[in-house]
Amino acid sequence: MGEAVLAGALSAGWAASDVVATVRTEAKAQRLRETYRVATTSDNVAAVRGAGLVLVGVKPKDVGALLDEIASAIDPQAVVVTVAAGHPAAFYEQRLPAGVPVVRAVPNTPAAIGAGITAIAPGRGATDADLEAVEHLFSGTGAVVRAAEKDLNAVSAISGSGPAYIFYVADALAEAGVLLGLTRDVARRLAVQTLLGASRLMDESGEHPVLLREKVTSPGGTTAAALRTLDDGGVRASFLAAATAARDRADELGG
Ligand SMILES: NC(=O)C1=CN([C@@H]2O[C@H](COP(=O)(O)OP(=O)(O)OC[C@H]3O[C@@H](n4cnc5c(N)ncnc54)[C@H](O)[C@@H]3O)[C@@H](O)[C@H]2O)C=CC1
Ligand SMILES: O=C(O)[C@@H]1CCC=N1
Repeated sequence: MGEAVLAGALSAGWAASDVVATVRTEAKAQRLRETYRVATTSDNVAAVRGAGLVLVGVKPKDVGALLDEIASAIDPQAVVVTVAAGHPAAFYEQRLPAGVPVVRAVPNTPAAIGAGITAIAPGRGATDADLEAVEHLFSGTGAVVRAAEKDLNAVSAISGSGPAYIFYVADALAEAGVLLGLTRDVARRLAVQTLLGASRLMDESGEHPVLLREKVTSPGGTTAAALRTLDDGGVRASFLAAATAARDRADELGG
């Protein structure tokens, strides 16, 4: 996720010479240097010293130790942005020098191609100017929306994890094509292009998904038969349960 944000920030006009990426392996360092022309280091403390904006992109379980490592080197004027799921802004504020503004962000992986959506929410000390700086950081990764911090775990359950649900559907649809005798290659292309076309149609027409679904569903026809089977299988209820499970897991990871 950190790399996707890096790629987006550079495409939004951030100078590569202003960025230091921290890594744990030399292989990764070399790849980032060659791909993005940014400086790299395995020294987190050196990387944050003097930085105006610090992006935390480690797993939730690693955030506490990372903050303990870098807290004393953080410039009091710096903005700390975190994409880690779960932990509330207060978790960071307790571990960072007093007054350091924290902004939480929930991006998603289509950020890597500039087609993401990121929700951002301020911690206690973050100002509007801090939020604008973070909006600029994510602007090259796609859309940016502001949200209340209390809603971020729900956002994560919908758009943060959402690409995985869509890839799951794509895989299931392609597998269904194979079941019906199509080659794997053709089935995959049909599934992927159908998801892409349907997404673009929703976006470009601005029509509600229910209306668009009705336009596909001829009375007494094939789609109605398929949709009844999905309803019988509890697919809609499963989406509701899945999003609730993701939100609950984010709450749990946040402690
Ligand atoms: N993958 C996704 O779609 C999304 C992920 N997130 C959040 O982004 C964060 C990262 O997730 P992923 O990118 O999926 O995980 P990842 O495991 O691919 O990335 C974490 C990176 O942090 C590095 N790392 C770990 N400890 C480090 C340390 N002490 N210093 C420097 N680097 C260190 C690891 O080497 C790894 O490259 C998580 O907190 C997750 O909750 C948020 C929204 C979406
Ligand atoms: O699976 C996860 O924990 C992360 C957070 C949202 C998407 N991926």
